[in-house]
Amino acid sequence: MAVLLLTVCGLVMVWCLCFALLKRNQIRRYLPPGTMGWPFFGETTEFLKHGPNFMKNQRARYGSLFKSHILGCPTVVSMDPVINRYILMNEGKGLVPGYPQSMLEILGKNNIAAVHGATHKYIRGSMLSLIGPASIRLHLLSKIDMLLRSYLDNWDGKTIDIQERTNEGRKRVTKLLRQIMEERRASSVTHNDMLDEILRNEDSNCKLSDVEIIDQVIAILYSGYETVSTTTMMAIKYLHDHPRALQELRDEHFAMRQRKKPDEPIDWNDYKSMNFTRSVIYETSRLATIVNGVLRKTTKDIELNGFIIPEGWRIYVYTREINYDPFLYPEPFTFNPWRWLSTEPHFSLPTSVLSVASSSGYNNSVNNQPNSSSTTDITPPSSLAEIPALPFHIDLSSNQHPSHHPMVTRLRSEAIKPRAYSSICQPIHHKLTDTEPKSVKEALGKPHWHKAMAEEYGSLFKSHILGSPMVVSMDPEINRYILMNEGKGLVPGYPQSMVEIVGKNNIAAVHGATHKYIRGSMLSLIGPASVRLQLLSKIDMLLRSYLDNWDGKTIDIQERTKEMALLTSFKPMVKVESNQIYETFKTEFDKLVVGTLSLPINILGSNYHYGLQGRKRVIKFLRRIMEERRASSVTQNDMLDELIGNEDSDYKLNDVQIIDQVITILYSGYESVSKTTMMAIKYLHDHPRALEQLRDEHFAIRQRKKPDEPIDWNDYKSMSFTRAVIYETSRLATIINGVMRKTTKDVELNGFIIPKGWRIYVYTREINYDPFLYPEPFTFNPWRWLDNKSLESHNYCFLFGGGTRLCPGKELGIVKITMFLHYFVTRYRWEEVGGEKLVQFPRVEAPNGLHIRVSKY
Ligand code: HEM
Repeated sequence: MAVLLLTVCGLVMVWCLCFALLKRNQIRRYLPPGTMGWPFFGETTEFLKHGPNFMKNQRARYGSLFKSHILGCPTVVSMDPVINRYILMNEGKGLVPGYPQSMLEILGKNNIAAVHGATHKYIRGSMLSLIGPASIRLHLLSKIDMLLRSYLDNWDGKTIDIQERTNEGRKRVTKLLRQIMEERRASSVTHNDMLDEILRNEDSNCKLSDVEIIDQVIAILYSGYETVSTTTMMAIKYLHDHPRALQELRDEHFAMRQRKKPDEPIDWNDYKSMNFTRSVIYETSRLATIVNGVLRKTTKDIELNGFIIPEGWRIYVYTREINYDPFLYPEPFTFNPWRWLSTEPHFSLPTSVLSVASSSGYNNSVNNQPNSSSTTDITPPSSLAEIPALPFHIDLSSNQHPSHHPMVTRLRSEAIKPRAYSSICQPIHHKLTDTEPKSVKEALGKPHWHKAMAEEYGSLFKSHILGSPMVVSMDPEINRYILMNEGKGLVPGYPQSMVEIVGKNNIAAVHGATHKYIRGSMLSLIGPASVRLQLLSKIDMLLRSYLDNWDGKTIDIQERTKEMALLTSFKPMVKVESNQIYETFKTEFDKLVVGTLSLPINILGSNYHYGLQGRKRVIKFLRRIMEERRASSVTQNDMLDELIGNEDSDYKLNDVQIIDQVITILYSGYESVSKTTMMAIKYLHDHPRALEQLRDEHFAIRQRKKPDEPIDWNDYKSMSFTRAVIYETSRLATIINGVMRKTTKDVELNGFIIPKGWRIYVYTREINYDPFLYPEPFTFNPWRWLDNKSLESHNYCFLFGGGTRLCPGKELGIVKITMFLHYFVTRYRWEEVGGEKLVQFPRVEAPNGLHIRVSKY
C-alpha cells in the first residue's frame, strides 16, 4: 500500500513539475527574448557596472525589446521609441509607475510616483496648483530670484565645488517650500492650493493623513533635487567648454539687465524671453542625459509588440539613446544649443527623450514648462497624393478584407520602428546608388512590392518609379521629419503630368514664399473661417436638393459621391445659373482629372493629351467668366468674385494664378472627398450598430429643427460620432497612401544621402494599421476616435498630411462628407446590389461602380 501511495505521490509530483515547467515555458514563449541572469541577483551587477553599454549589447543581441532581471525585479527593457511612446501614453492600460521598492520605502508609499488612477489625478492636480506654471509665474519666480541673487553674492576669488554649490542652490528652493508651509500654518489666510488643502482642509474628499502629507512634500522636494542640480552643473561645464555659447548666453542676460535697474528682479516676461538660455538647458539635458529613462510596472498581463509581459513585471522605458539619434539631432555628440532655436515656423524638435521623459503621458513632470515652439499638428493634396497606375489591386469581393491584404498584415510594430533609431551612433554616409536599383517594371510587376522591398532593404529604400529615381520611406519618424521640414531641401514632388495639367502655379508645385502666399489666399477661400461663415450654408443647400428623389432608385454611389464632391466645390466657386454650363464644365474637368494620373506622353489618344485638352477648355471657360464678371457690376458672392474682385486683398493673384488656384481647389477635394464618402457608406452598411448611432446623432439634431431648417456650425460641431466615422473611414480605407516630395539639394536622411532632384515617396499607409495606435487595426471602430480625443492629432496621424502642407481643405472636406451623410441617413436606407469589386490599392475604387438600392427611411 505504502509503495502504491509513494508511486502515486511521485507521479503527482512529476505531473505537477511537468505542468509547472510547461506553464513556465508557455509564458517564456511569449516573453521578449533576453537573459535573466543569476537567481535573485539577475543581471543587476552587469547593468550597474556597464550601464549604457549593457543596454546596447543586449539590444544588439535581442532587439530593442528584451527581458532581463535587474534591481530585484523581472524587467522588460524597451529601447524602441515607438513602444516607449506607447507605454508613456497609455498609463490606464495596465501600465503604472514601477519605481524600485527602495525608493518607494524612502519616499513614502503615498508619493505621486507610487499612486495611480484617481488618486494620482487628484494628487497631480493639487501638485500643479502648488508648483505648476501659474504658481511659478505668480509666486515662485520672484522668490527664487531673491534667493539666488543673495546665494550668488561674494563668490569672487573663491574656488568652489560646483557640484556641491548647485545642490545647495536646490536646497534653498526646498527651504523656501518648507517656509511657505510654516507660514500657512501660522496664518489664517487661505491660498486655495494643494498645500492649503493637504494642511488644513478637513472636508476634502481626499483628506490626507499626516504620513501622506509628509510623503507628498518629500516627493516634491526629491523630484526636482538631482535633476535641477545636475543639469545646472552640466550646463556650467558645457558653457565653460563652448565660449561661443557662453558669449551668446551672456549677451542674452546682459541685454535684459540693461533694460532693468541693478536690483530689479527678473519677471515672467524676462524669463519667457530667454530663448537661448532655454535652449542651453534643453541641450544640456539631452547631451548629458540627465534622465536615462522611466520605470513602469504592469498591473495585468499586457501585450507589447506581439509579446506578453506578465502582470507585476517592470518595464524600463529606456529613452537615453534617442538623445544621440543623428537623425533627430545631427552631430549628436556636439553641444549645440542652437538646434533648439528653430527658425522654421512649423518645426520643433520631435518628441524625444526630453519630451518623452518630461512631457508625454499622464505622469509627465508637473513643472515642465511647455516649449514655446510647440509642435504643429500634422496633416494636406488628397488625390494629388496618389501614385498613379500601380496595379496592386486588392480584391475585396473575393472575401479578402482590404486590411488582410498581405501588405497590410506585415504591420506589426517592427514595421514602424524608426530606422533612425537603429543607426544611432553609426551614421554611415553612403550614396544610395551603392545598392541595386529597382526598375519600373519590377515595381509594377510585383503586387507586394513595397512589402518585399521593405523586408529586403528596410523601411527606407531606393527605387526608380514613374520615370524618376525615387526613395520610398515607410518609416513614420522619417516621414514625420520630411513633412515637418519642407524648408530643408524637401519640396513637393508630384508627377510632371499633374503639375502640367493642374497648373504650374498650383499650390503643390510652388514652395517657399510663393507657397506661403498661395496658401494664404487658399485658406482665406476654403479655410475653417470661410467654411463656418459662408460655405457650410451653401453646401447644406446644395446637398439638401442633391439628395432629393433617390427613393426607389438603384444608384452607383461611387458616381454620386464624385458628383457631390465636384458640385459642392464648383457651385460655391463659380455661381452659374444654367445647369448646362455646369455639365459641360464637368465633362472637361473629368478629362483633366484622368490626365493628371498618366504618363506625361503628349500624343494623340493618350490620357495625358486628353488631360491637356481638358485643361485648355477649363481655362477657356474660366477666362470667359472672368471677363464677364469684370465687365459687369453685379456681384455673385462666390469664390471667383473674391479672387478677381478684391484689389485690396492681402493675397492678390494674377489671372494665371487665379485659374490655377480654382483648378487646384476643384481638383484637390475631388477624389479624397468622394472616396471617403463612398467608403463611409460601405462601412456603415456593413456595421449596423455604427449606422444606428450615426442616425441617432442626426435625428436628434433634426428633432430640434424645423423640417427645412439648415444645419448650422453648432450642429455640425456637435456631430462627434459622424466625425469619428469619417476619420475611421479615412484610416481603414487609406484614402491617401502617402505624399510625394522632391529634394532641391543633397539631403541627409537617416545616415543616407538622397541626391538633389530625387523624388521621395512618403508612404504613410502602414501607420494606419499600427496596432499600437489603433488596437485591432483592421476593425471598423469609429468609437476609438471618441475614446481617445488625442488620436486625431497624434504625431504620426498623416491622414490629412502634415507640417506646412497640412490640408487646408480638411474642415471643408469633413463638412461635405458630414452633410452628405446627414441628408442621406435621415432620408434613406439602402442595401448593396452586391458582388461588385472594390479595390483599395493604389487607389480606392470600384472599377465597375458600387451599386446600391435606395429606399425611403
Ligand atoms: C477627406 C478629404 C481630404 C483628405 C483626406 C485630404 C488629404 C490631404 C493630404 C494628405 C494632403 C497633403 C499633401 C502633401 O503634403 O503633399 C492635402 C493637401 C491639400 N489639400 Fe487636402 N484632403 C482632403 C480634402 C481637401 C479639400 C476638400 C480640399 C479643397 C477644396 C483640399 C485641398 C488641399 C490642398 C490645396 C492641399 C495642398 C496644400 C499645400 O500644398 O499647402 N483637400 N490634403
